[in-house]
Amino acid sequence: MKTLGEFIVEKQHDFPHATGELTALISAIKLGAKIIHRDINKAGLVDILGASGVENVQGEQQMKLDLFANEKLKAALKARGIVAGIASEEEDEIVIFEGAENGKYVVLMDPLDGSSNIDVNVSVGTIFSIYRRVTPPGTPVTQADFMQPGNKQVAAGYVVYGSSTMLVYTTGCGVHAFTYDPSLGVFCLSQERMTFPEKGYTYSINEGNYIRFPQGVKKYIKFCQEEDQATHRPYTSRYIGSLVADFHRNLLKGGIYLYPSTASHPHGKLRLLYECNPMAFLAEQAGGKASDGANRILDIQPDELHQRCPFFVGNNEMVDDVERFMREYPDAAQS
Ligand SMILES: O=P(O)(O)OC[C@H]1O[C@](O)(COP(=O)(O)O)[C@@H](O)[C@@H]1O
Ligand SMILES: [Mg+2]
Ligand SMILES: [Mg+2]
Repeated sequence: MKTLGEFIVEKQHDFPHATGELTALISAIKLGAKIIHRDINKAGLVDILGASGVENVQGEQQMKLDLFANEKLKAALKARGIVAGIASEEEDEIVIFEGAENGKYVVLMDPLDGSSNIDVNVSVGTIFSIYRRVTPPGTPVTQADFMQPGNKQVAAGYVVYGSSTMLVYTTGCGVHAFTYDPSLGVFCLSQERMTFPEKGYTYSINEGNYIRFPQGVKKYIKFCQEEDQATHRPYTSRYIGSLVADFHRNLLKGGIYLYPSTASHPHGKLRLLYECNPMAFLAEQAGGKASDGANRILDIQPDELHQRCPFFVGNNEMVDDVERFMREYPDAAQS
């Protein structure tokens, strides 16, 4: 079995920057993932379940594991000295790493994705997105280093803590998956150059929000549910409630994940910078597509650190279908 470290060195041409830097970046994520994996597997025994009693900047209840994962990943990334600062779902503002002003990279992360599943032992994840800073090394990073469009990412990936713990990443040269072997303490290559299957027949959406979906999304859901053997419809509905887990299944088996605007989230629930952009980078590298219903996610110029956007990601053809329905059935102008 080839370890993650061996793979990165072997593929050193894959990273437009120094291989040692990518190795250090991904190794920091790997270290954080190992710690989170260890404690998730003892969740019933160590005090990391339940709500922390604190809300994040978006008014969402922070789970203890959200905060635990955030601290562990922050420490791992800071220790290497090549990350000058981070942005996180669990941090109101950017975090400048004192003493790492010479770091060339910034990392944006959702330390624990799928928070509603933490206490019920269902798969959760970690999502990360890596950029080269735009301000000169030797100075503290600024907000500008983080407000880059997704098409400027140099690497992105996720860890899914499921029946096994897997790290999946891209540097723009394909999507590669590594499975954690706790007995050896290493991540070993399990799939190289992953791609979506040619066709997808699964749709992932919280249909409980149906009543307030945009008209085009309602029409697409009905399209998925129609009987048509030639196109393998009705499709299968699968929704885990963890973006990372739903995305990972769709990447392996084909499908689309949808989080449109809803009554409680008029701009969508997912955050552009540390959920949509990294997953969109992976999706495109795996031959898929990611859109806000009309625009390519990776081309959206961010204007707020925690901004949300509608998110449709998966097989090209399925995202094309949603975009077609959104064009054909535009919502009545908001009164
Ligand atoms: O419970 P809902 O509204 O369907 O939302 C589920 C979605 O929200 C998320 O949990 C948002 O991520 P966080 O858990 O990191 O806030 C996604 O992982 C998941 O797909
Ligand atoms: Mg999330
Ligand atoms: Mg989260």
